[in-house]
Amino acid sequence: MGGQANLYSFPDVSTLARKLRAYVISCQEAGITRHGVFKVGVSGGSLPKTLAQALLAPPSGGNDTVRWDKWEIFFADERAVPLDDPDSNYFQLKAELLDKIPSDSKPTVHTIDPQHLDNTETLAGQYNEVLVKSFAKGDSVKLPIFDLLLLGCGPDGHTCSLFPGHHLLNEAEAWVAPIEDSPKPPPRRITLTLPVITHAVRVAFVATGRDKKDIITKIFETGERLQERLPCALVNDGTGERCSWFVDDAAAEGVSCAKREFSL
Ligand SMILES: O=C(O)[C@H](O)[C@@H](O)[C@H](O)[C@H](O)COP(=O)(O)O
Repeated sequence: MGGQANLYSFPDVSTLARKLRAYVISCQEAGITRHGVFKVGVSGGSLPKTLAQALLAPPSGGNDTVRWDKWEIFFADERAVPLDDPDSNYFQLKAELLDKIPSDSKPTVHTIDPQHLDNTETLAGQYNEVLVKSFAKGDSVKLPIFDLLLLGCGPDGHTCSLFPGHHLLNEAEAWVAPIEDSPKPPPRRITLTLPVITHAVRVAFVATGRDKKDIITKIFETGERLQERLPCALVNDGTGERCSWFVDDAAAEGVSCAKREFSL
């Protein structure tokens, strides 16, 4: 894989949000040029809030418009709960971001099918079908190609619902997999698999705050990262320079060498 993941560190979350906006818009433009739409996958946790801060800000002119009507939003992972449950990643994204987008320019949002909540395998199979319909369009494709995946990083190095050392990290066939024993509650979820994540055109991690410092240090500075099969480190290695980390200085405090200047 070419190059190393980019680590961009900013003094505060509002600066991070401005730069993240510029990055997402450049991915949006590339996606629209490529196939007329922007196909993006998002995770849960604190990400929807930071994304809202980035994307709901008024455009600063020039090429700074979020073209929501061209967006197709998928969930990089989702919890097996009803869509109106505060634990649902869709619910969080809706409350933070989707409900605040002007109604004349709404994105298309692909949720899980809440009819299958009692069976995570069926739930994952249904979401797999959603991806096949959108990404394969009658052709057989080995893997979907997201224009951008926006992901979080857990304090143990998990991303999406892929956890360190978990057998799901070996999944090589399915695009979407069920998990019943997520160490982060709630335990029942579905998640994109590692090959799908590393096949995306771009992957961006967003991680802020002091409680991310130790794991980010481990991912970028020490050899322990791969022995422990840290999902975030596996994504870095599988994507190289297609992967960018947007972190604040508090989270990047322990990293001395890998940081880059953000420019677009
Ligand atoms: O549904 C989930 O739980 C997430 O998708 C998960 O992978 C999250 O992104 C990380 O745990 C980071 O969460 P924070 O940003 O809240 O630390």
